[in-house]
Amino acid sequence: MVTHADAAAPAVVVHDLHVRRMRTPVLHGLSVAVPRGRIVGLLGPSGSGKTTLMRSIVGVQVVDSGTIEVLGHPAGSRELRTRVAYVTQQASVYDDLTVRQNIRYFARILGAPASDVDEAIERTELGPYEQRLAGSLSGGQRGRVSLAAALLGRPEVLVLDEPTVGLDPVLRVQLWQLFHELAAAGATLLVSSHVMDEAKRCDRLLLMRDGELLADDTVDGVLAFTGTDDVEAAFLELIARGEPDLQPHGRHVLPESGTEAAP
Ligand SMILES: Nc1ncnc2c1ncn2[C@@H]1O[C@H](COP(=O)(O)OP(=O)(O)OP(=O)(O)O)[C@@H](O)[C@H]1O
Repeated sequence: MVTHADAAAPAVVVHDLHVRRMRTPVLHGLSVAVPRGRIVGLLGPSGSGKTTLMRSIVGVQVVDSGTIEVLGHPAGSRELRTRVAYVTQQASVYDDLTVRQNIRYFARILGAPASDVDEAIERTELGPYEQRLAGSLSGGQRGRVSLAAALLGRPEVLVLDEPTVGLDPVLRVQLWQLFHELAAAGATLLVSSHVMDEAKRCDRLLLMRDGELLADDTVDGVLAFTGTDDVEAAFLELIARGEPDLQPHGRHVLPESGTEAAP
């Protein structure tokens, strides 16, 4: 049995999670394990529950039942404050501060070293805008300021909700390169998108629909299982097959070695 101290233990383990939003059930007994040091793509149509799952993992969502452990601690615990970063779809920046002032402010709150500020600005390609007021930036640029703030203190788990929305193709590729660098350095990234095309950039995929997982596998595994050659077709195939053809709990799951899916 793996222990929490084991580097091979999953970064996130969600077990039988039930969440309602405004009394409507959104997640219905969802279980999943997110392996460490990987980029896991959370894909599904709008309203499928991706943000709700991410909010649960970072500990800001009221849940009805189930357990969520992150780096061996209950989601939202004090121990995780600087170890887990969350970037929401709405950029969390101060419009009346410059880009650099925003990042410096968040660095002070986190107790991150000043060198992290330069590095975060550089890694998110914000150098040309660092003296601009955040309020004067485009949506995509503001989103990158949020991402830069999330990199401060080198969190072990990054939960990124649609981080590439509104970015041109060049920046999108650069951001994915950054995600891969972070993962290569040991960080775990859970990245949501409803652009199926981004799936191929992920080490693993979680395909969600109506609050349930349709698949939890590598990209190649999902394609092989469905006999398709792109993730959008695979997604449609999984829906078409319906629950009886899928593996236990109506989903296709291929655990990675050392990253057993939660029971
Ligand atoms: N603040 C809220 N209050 C009530 N219901 C909500 C709230 N936010 C989301 N929901 C509902 O919860 C369900 C799941 O929404 P969620 O935002 O988790 O989906 P999503 O997959 O992230 O969608 P998107 O890709 O559009 O961001 C939807 O039915 C949505 O209407």
